[in-house]
Amino acid sequence: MDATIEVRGLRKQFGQTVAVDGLTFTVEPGQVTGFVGPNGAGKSTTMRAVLGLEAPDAGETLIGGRRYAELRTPLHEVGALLDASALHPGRRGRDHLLWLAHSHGIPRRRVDAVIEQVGLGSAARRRAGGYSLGMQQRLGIAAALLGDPPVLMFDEPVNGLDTDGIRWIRGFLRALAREGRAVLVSSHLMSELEDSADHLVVIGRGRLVADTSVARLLATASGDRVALRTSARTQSMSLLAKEGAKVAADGRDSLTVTGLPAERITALLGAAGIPFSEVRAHRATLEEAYMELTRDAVEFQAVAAAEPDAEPAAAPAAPSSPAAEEA
Ligand SMILES: Nc1ncnc2c1ncn2[C@@H]1O[C@H](COP(=O)(O)OP(=O)(O)OP(=O)(O)O)[C@@H](O)[C@H]1O
Repeated sequence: MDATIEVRGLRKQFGQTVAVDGLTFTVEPGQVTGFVGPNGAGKSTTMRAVLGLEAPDAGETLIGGRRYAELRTPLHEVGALLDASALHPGRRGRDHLLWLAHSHGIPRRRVDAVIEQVGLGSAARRRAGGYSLGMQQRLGIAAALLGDPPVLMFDEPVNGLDTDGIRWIRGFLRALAREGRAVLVSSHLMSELEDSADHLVVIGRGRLVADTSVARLLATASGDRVALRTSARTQSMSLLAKEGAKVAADGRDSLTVTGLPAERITALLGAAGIPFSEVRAHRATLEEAYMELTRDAVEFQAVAAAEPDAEPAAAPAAPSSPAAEEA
């Protein structure tokens, strides 16, 4: 089967709340796709719909071209971690996996293999009630991997984890994608996807805001800005402005130059005998790119207004026109 998730025109309403509003995107194999949006944007509802846990009001969701209900061996076709804390506290981690494996005809040795794979080790023989959040996440990921599925979905897997846990999950997601799997991972914080996502699907209020590769998003956000450090700020500004650049002063000795490549700036300053200590092409962070992307979007403004306590990444607003670029 194709390792893909397709969401096509998905709409889901709960009473007066439109949780997902005509959402369309595809998760491709061999990469980690970050599914980003503020709290309440509709990420979990979309994932639940993919797993057949929510019936769409319109549209459809497909795994490898088929609806979840049509999958003959679901655990072998899609693995998911939606809520890591949904565990029987009295049951040992390994028994939880054994029970799941048994009910799907998966051999016992596979249970021990996934326990090793997620680094749960001896903790797997302890009762889940005593598990830390990180251990719960690892057990949930082990369960998702039991059937060795080509498609994986993780809902906020790093939420509440410490730095080591976050680092481990990032590396783990990348490794799963390298094996050719389609990996969809949601987060309400863009920074959590730094270093792990290859592609991003950004949503706000149940609608698509952007569908873009991380590389393209960063290149766009970085623009052709160059950071320049010089003790001769005024001289540099007038020289570069004369050459057609836009120059903005950031600090006592630092300028941001737009419209001229770094090499040309170096050559011009050198020729004019103007001293400088640094000329560096600006590279935007994912967080900056996200802020820029979501600056004007109505979807984000609406969520921010509705949630005054929303975290910083959720508060800003998104592009004036949803930017669904490239596949
Ligand atoms: N079963 C339900 N009944 C009523 N409203 C619901 C239900 N499930 C979700 N919603 C509402 O739908 C909207 C989208 O929720 P959803 O959980 O999908 O968002 P999310 O992006 O996953 O947010 P979070 O990051 O907080 O998990 C929210 O307004 C939520 O309150």
